[in-house]
Amino acid sequence: MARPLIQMALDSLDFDQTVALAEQVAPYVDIFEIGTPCIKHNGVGLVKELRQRFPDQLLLVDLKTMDAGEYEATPFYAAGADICTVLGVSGLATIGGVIKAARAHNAEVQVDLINVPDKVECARESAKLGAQIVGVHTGLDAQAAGQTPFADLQAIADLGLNVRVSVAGGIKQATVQQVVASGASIIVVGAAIYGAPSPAEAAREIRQLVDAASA
Ligand SMILES: O=C(CO)[C@H](O)[C@H](O)COP(=O)(O)O
Repeated sequence: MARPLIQMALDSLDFDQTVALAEQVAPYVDIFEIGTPCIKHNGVGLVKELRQRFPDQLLLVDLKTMDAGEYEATPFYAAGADICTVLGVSGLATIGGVIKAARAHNAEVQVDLINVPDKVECARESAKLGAQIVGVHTGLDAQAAGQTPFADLQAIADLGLNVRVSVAGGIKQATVQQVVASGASIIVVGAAIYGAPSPAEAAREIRQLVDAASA
């Protein structure tokens, strides 16, 4: 099995804390996600800073774009994003706009299936349009209401589409091997790392678990 990538969600609002957290966990993660509240608060300056400090990690900017896809995503790709996210609920015109911006910068697009009623159809259409990643995602508010991404992950992974499948939504040490077995190729972890007493230790454990599950 190909080694899944670990994506660390940087969900603080504070610029310096975000950079410091990234420094702590960098040895264990493949992708830094600048979370939606964080990018709204800090803007393209943070993309430039992380790009310059972490040439070895991929940089995902979680824009969750809903409209004006090409126009909104272009400055973030220009600042160094490898991947920007666009909402599946935005519709094909907006998704297509972000794909156009990504192509102009030799970069990639993730379509976030959060709150999409027909996730299978959206994943199929996104793959057809040229998105490289679809994200199965139970958001923080839905997690608080008791929801998980596991059943949706299995359904999307089982389609065998020509896209990478990312999973997010409260993934932690106890569930990381389950999502690898379900076919996730990108595993997003936020609170289980940044909320741990030692974020570096938590990230190291997750790296170890993912590597063991995919060996
Ligand atoms: O995109 C997000 C919220 O919309 C989070 O960054 C994502 O859910 C990962 O964080 P956690 O592991 O805490 O769920």
